[in-house]
Amino acid sequence: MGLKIAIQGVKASFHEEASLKYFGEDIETIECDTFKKTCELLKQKKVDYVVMAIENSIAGSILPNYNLLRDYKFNIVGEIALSIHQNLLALPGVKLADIKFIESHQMAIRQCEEFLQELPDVKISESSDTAASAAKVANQKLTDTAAIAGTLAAKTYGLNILEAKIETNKKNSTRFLVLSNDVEEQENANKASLSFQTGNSVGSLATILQCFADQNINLSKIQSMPVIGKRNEYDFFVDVEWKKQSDYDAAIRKVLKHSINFNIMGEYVKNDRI
Ligand SMILES: O=C(O)C(=O)C[C@]1(C(=O)O)C=C[C@@H](O)C=C1
Repeated sequence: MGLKIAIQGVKASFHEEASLKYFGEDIETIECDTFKKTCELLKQKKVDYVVMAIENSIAGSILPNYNLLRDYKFNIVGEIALSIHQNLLALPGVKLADIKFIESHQMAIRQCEEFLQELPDVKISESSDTAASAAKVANQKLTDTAAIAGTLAAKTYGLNILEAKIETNKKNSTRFLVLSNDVEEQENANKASLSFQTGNSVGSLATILQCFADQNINLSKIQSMPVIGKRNEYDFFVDVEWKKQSDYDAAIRKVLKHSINFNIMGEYVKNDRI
């Protein structure tokens, strides 16, 4: 058996799909029911990596995961972009009219809001992940419940696809991070995830962003999270991409002068092809 990868969710979840896409078939996925548990396993060195969803193109950032990145201080060694198609899954023979309950992961539910609005009488509930919902429908033989999940979950748990591709936008994708205890030097790294704080004064964030622009560094994402207990203060998480390493090095030197608690969370190879 190859590398051990901790995922939030069970087999046939999108986290497993993302892990297989990045590491290949020879991995052992360790199922966890929370993201925090995946981090604990990595901290205790019981797994080699965590694969963690961070943002979906419809539902947006998974904000609590930014707090986990801040608290555990793992190294981001890679990223995975996965195309996500959601389906309404039910036991063979069950029809849409039989469905009184639908359950899935909260991010999956948010990705299918337009479809679900057409079913006002159905009770929607959140579960730990898409594949776990599919497994529950199958194992408990629920004839009044459907799960929102991927086609791998349908196949794995023997469910029928009642409605395919029910996500609000067909170009739906989720970005996952690969986390490690160790820094993995990557010669051809062309992307980094950084975090910092700024003073709460005129132009403090703009000054930092200008350092990136001046060095021809592309900012592909910015996310702010409140600093707990400090009103009006924020941690900024940014992803930056570069063509010339020397441009990136120069930008970092400048940003260091203007920021507080600056941290390089990881430098890795951009991998955003879905
Ligand atoms: O429920 C799953 O299958 C997961 O892997 C979780 C998750 C998420 O955390 O966003 C992963 C990708 C999809 O965006 C929906 C759900």
